[in-house]
Amino acid sequence: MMTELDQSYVDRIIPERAAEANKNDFGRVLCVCGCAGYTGAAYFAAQGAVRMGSGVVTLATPERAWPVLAVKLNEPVVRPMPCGADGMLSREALPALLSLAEKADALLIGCGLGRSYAVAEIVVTLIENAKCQIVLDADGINALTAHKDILRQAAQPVILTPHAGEFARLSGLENPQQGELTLFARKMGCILLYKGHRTLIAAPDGRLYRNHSGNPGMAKGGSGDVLAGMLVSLCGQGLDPVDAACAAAWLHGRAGDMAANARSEYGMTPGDLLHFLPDLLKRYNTREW
Ligand SMILES: NC(=O)C1=CN([C@@H]2O[C@H](COP(=O)(O)OP(=O)(O)OC[C@H]3O[C@@H](n4cnc5c(N)ncnc54)[C@H](O)[C@@H]3O)[C@@H](O)[C@H]2O)[C@@H](O)CC1
Ligand SMILES: Nc1ncnc2c1ncn2[C@@H]1O[C@H](COP(=O)(O)OP(=O)(O)O)[C@@H](O)[C@H]1O
Repeated sequence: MMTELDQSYVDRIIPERAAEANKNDFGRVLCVCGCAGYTGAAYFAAQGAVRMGSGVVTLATPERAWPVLAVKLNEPVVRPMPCGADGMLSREALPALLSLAEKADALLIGCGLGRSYAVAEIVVTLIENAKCQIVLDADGINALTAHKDILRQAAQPVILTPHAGEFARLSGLENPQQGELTLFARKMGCILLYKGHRTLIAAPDGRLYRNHSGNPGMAKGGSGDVLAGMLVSLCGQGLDPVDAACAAAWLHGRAGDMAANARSEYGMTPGDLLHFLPDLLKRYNTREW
């Protein structure tokens, strides 16, 4: 059965922030993202998590990307990781990544990681070992093309956020029908957030959701990275993963609609999603300050 996502659905999911709360109440998320060529993707993901309300965001990124990202990002903790001559994470990064993942409440892997054998080994090893909720995006998904059975070994259902190209690469399915998405989620024991004009979310138990916010102004490189950061943030704050996927998809699209109304579909940027998200989230203030 299909559930249509709207504002009232999401309003029921987003919790009040307790007045006496401290940063530990809002989750520590780890983003394993970026490489020498893709610093923007790591920036958007980490800032998406910050703007969605995480207590502490850590970005682990190859040391070649680190000088750029350490300057671009103020709120996240930015950790340099061993990298190869290709500017991507190398196998030597694994011990540090596993140790950081142990302390995380939720883990995002993939935005701008690039593609290599070492990256694939790192993605697989993190999925095998991490105990917390995992969100897999972009090159994190690409890394599983030859290893997708590993999804069944994760401690909890992994959330995958492919666009059509990434899903086709992973599953071999072009233009999948709704039933095929549900079947994939069930067979692989994962939560699928299939991005597009009307993003669909398929849960392993057969539930299916359709998002109605968002517009073609968001069809620009970087928009998906913001979504991945928002989603891992909600997971780290303790939301049920299917609820987190539904809420992130709708809020991300709605922030995009606010950006389009203010700045045009043509001229708006993924950075504008980060800019308008706080205005949208004002509705979850429970008090006047
Ligand atoms: N500023 C940055 O650093 C950015 C880095 N990015 C990173 O770049 C890497 C490559 O990602 P891309 O998505 O660009 O490229 P991909 O390597 O996923 O390839 C895109 C190809 O997939 C196919 N495709 C089919 N349907 C598609 C759809 N709905 N959307 C997009 N492509 C579709 C097309 O043939 C297209 O050529 C990822 O790691 C990503 O995170 C992007 O997020 C863009 C911004
Ligand atoms: N025409 C559209 N209508 C609604 N949402 C869109 C549209 N085009 C793109 N989006 C949204 O923008 C995001 C694009 O993500 P993605 O394809 O991963 O791009 P990237 O990885 O380059 O950031 C997705 O969340 C998608 O749902």
